[in-house]
Amino acid sequence: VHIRKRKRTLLPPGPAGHPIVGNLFELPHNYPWLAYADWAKRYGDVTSFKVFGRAVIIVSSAKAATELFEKRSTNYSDRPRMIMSDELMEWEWNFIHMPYTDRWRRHRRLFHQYFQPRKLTKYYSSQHKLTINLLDQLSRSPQHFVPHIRQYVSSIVLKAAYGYEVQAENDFYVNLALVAMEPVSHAIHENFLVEFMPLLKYVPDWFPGAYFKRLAKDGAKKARDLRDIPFNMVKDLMVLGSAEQSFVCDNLEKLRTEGALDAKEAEDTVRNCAAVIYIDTTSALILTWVLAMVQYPEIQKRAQAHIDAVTRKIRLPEFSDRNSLPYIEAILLEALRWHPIVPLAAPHRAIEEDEYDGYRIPAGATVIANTWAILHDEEVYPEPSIFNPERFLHNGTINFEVQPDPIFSFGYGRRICPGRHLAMNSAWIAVASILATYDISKAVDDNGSIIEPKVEFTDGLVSHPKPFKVQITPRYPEVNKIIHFAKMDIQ
Ligand code: HEM
Repeated sequence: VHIRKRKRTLLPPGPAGHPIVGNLFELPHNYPWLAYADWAKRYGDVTSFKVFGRAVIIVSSAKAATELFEKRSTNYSDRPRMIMSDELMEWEWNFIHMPYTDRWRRHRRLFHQYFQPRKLTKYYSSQHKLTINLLDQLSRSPQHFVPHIRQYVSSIVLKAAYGYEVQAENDFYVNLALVAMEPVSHAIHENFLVEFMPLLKYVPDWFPGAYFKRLAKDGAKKARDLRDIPFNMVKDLMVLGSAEQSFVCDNLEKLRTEGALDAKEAEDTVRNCAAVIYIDTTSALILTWVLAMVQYPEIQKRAQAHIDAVTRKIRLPEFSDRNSLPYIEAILLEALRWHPIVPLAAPHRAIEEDEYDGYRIPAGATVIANTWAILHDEEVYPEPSIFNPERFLHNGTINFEVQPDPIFSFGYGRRICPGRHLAMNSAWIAVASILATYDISKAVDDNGSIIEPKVEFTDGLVSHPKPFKVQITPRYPEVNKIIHFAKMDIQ
């Protein structure tokens, strides 16, 4: 009883710290999910550290994540207030960052109305059209597969959010999102000292060491541009009567006809949600899949055989084929697990003090799930570093009884990614169509030697494969004809 009582007053175990600064010097600056996974091996699946008295809890097992984020979701759906991203970079308009309030609920509800599974069929035709464009670009300049895939994903979300059709590579609106995401991703991922010593935010910009303030100022401007410029474009087009149907246009139209108690607030909610749709994580998933295909050619061949059995090599795959292709589903699930592209999920916050496994989780503690560690737990997913879609297939159908759904790649509890269905649809049609038409293989250099692509990923909130080279070649002579006819069909 005595030991239990003592344990209950203790934080979960973690590295020993120092007086006042706590674990400031132990904090990992690179690939923190790997360092935290090591801590989990040493201290247990729920670990903690403290910096200047603030507790951070790291959750590294599916069991603890389910218990805290899902079963006790009322207590763990809040977000910590982050000085860099929310205050100095002014990202508080983005509901990913919002605390667990009615304002967050209003945003999430509006978003959900448009992006829940049964509403997604309305995006099928533009996803299909943009996939054909992607295949066409891959035939012209396969070496530029990274910008082509990025453009594909951005085009889908820009069309859905603003009705905007991306014109060419290096599109102004696509770049708005790319440049805005860079500093905020850096801000959330880095352990900036100002997060633990909030008074530092009052340091003037020119002060030595106040680099974070200059970074924040620049980030705030980019975030405002991302939020306002495309939204104002749609409003201008609506005045001219030439706006295309989209999330923004539909909702502003609805506001105009139905009104709202607080029209300004309602319009801001539409504007804010639209800018969130913009976020480009799906391209990281598709690129992770490309890297897996080049590493595992036999899996690629098997996937192609499954597709050919359905399309008979005379047409491209369609969304209606999806249920007949569990192998492709398993490949995408395995890509989500093999390298979760948000390896440390966005931080949650404990609203009230709680207890887990006899340890204390203080009110206000930041609680971060180490998704990478959870999806690489070898007890749950044997040989976790091997890309093996078969782990989710039993008797030819998807089955999570032996190895669970890697859904944690999309986050936890009430804050789980509400864009996941759109993301999976966009990834599915692209992946199935590329498999139907192209072989992805190792590139060769000028001397004819094979270039071995390395399985390496970037550090950051969103982690994608480091630049790698591949060869993308048509699988059979009629491929160009199939793409050509598909293009004619949609014109
Ligand atoms: C493969 C692609 C994607 C992955 C892996 C992904 C992953 C995530 C993760 C890990 C979170 C944090 C969840 C948490 O706090 O526990 C999140 C939140 C979110 N995602 Fe995604 N996401 C993807 C695509 C998208 C897309 C395409 C959209 C928009 C259309 C989107 C919109 C959001 C929003 C709005 C949130 C904030 C939810 C909230 O705080 O309530 N995501 N996502």
